[in-house]
Amino acid sequence: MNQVVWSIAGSDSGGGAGIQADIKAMQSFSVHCCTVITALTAQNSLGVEALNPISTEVIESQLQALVTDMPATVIKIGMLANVQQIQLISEHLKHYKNTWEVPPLVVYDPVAIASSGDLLTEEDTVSAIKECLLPWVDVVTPNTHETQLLTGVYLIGPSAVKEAAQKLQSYGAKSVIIKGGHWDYPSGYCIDYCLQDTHEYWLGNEKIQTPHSHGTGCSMASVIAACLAKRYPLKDAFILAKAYINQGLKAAVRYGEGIGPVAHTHFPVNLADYPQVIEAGSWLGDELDFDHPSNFTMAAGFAECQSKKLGLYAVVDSVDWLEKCLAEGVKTVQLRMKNTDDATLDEAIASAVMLGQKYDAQVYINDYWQLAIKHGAYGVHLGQEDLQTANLIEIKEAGLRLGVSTHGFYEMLRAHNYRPSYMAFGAIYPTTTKDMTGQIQGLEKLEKFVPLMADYPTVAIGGIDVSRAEQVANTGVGSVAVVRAITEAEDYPSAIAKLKQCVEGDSEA
Ligand SMILES: Cc1ncc(COP(=O)(O)OP(=O)(O)O)c(N)n1
Ligand SMILES: Cc1nc(C(=O)O)sc1CCOP(=O)(O)O
Ligand SMILES: [Mg+2]
Repeated sequence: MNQVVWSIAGSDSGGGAGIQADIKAMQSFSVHCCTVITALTAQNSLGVEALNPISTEVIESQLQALVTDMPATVIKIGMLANVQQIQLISEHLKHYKNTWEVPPLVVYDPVAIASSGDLLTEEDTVSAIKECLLPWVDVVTPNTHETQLLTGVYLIGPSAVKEAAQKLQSYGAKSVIIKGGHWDYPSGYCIDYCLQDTHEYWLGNEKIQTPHSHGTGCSMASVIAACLAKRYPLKDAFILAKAYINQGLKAAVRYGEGIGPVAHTHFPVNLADYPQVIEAGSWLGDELDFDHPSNFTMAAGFAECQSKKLGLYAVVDSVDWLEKCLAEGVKTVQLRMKNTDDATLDEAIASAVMLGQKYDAQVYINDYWQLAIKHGAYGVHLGQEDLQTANLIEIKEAGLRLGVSTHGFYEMLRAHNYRPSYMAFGAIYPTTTKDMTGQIQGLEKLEKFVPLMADYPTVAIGGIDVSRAEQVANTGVGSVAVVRAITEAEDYPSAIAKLKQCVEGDSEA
């Protein structure tokens, strides 16, 4: 089903912000944008000359036309020009949320001040936004001025940003993204903050030096709305929105005498446009006063894999299966044993390492990095949570390769901070081997991950079998990791031969 997003916003006669920006940004992400126009502004690149609110009757009629025929997956709200409009939209959101079979998600970009400095809404709207609208909002995306206007918190540093976000949550917004485009802290950087339920994170990149930034707020919220409509998690939507804006700022040009609009381009494909996921221990993390855990062991730049393409990658739960795969010529294998006692693990990992040497293959150990170091394994494979607890300095100093699991754009960029030996993307398809609910990526996203991480050996995992291996390999991914496609095959040597053929082009199959 094609996704529909409604944009409830004002028209910018200059074509750079408002409804005009929203349509273009959503189009770049292949999402259809329906519009409900709240105001006709007369503006150009020099400023806002007039603000003409649309009557609530006309707004209502636009909503009515859409509701019967093109219901929204996500509703993106921008300029609401007066208290009556805020009340009307709030009533409708309440109704949609309570009555639609699939309630829409609501993204609200509180348009209060244009980049020209003009006030775009009547002053008595602030309390109506807080009392009536925010309780129906899933994601609110204020800039620093709007945050200060809505919360009264003056954003003098990271702790004030957090305090303001909590205040916005206390008014009812589920998630808060505070955009730091107008906040020169640290100097020369653009740092954004997200409070998602109780989980918080920061994204940052060097500020792109251009005066032509008109429409960045509307466009960013529209990309978030488009990505949520495609059922991307908010973290990934936020990453993609920042990358899209960075790309657009680099390509922005002027059309009048004043500030030009951010350019509307396409899905961001250049890693240089993507923000950094800010981690404790990084320079930006220190600038933002992140706490270091007492046993902090962050490391980056791990030993290289023997080749850029790891080929067929067997992930198995016993030494017996490991040897069977090696004997059939699989060169990349992982011992993934769960719920096993220490003595058995120690013995199994020692045997797995010896088998790797015997068959001249690369054996990775899942989870148990200390035993992998002890027995001199070729590498370890860690999940995102393990990055916080494993001693990465010890792994790096022992010369072991590090493979890292990622599930989406956010985790991919987080893993990139560590410069691992390879990057795994999952779960590509649903799988019964492990609960991957809400983390299925599909081929469309895999096709985006692979070129972005082109400097790494790449691995696809999750639900891949002989019938799917070829289309997965066609994305350019260098390796396909499988569990059941081998261990549950009726004839595993034949399954291995076919998988190797798809992934490595091995002509023996
Ligand atoms: C090649 C490869 N990719 C991903 C995983 C998953 O690892 P992780 O996230 O650590 O989860 P568990 O495997 O420990 O359940 C993997 N093992 N191998
Ligand atoms: C172990 C594992 N990790 C995944 C991830 O996405 O990180 S998916 C997965 C299970 C892969 O098993 P199968 O090939 O049987 O579907
Ligand atoms: Mg693991």
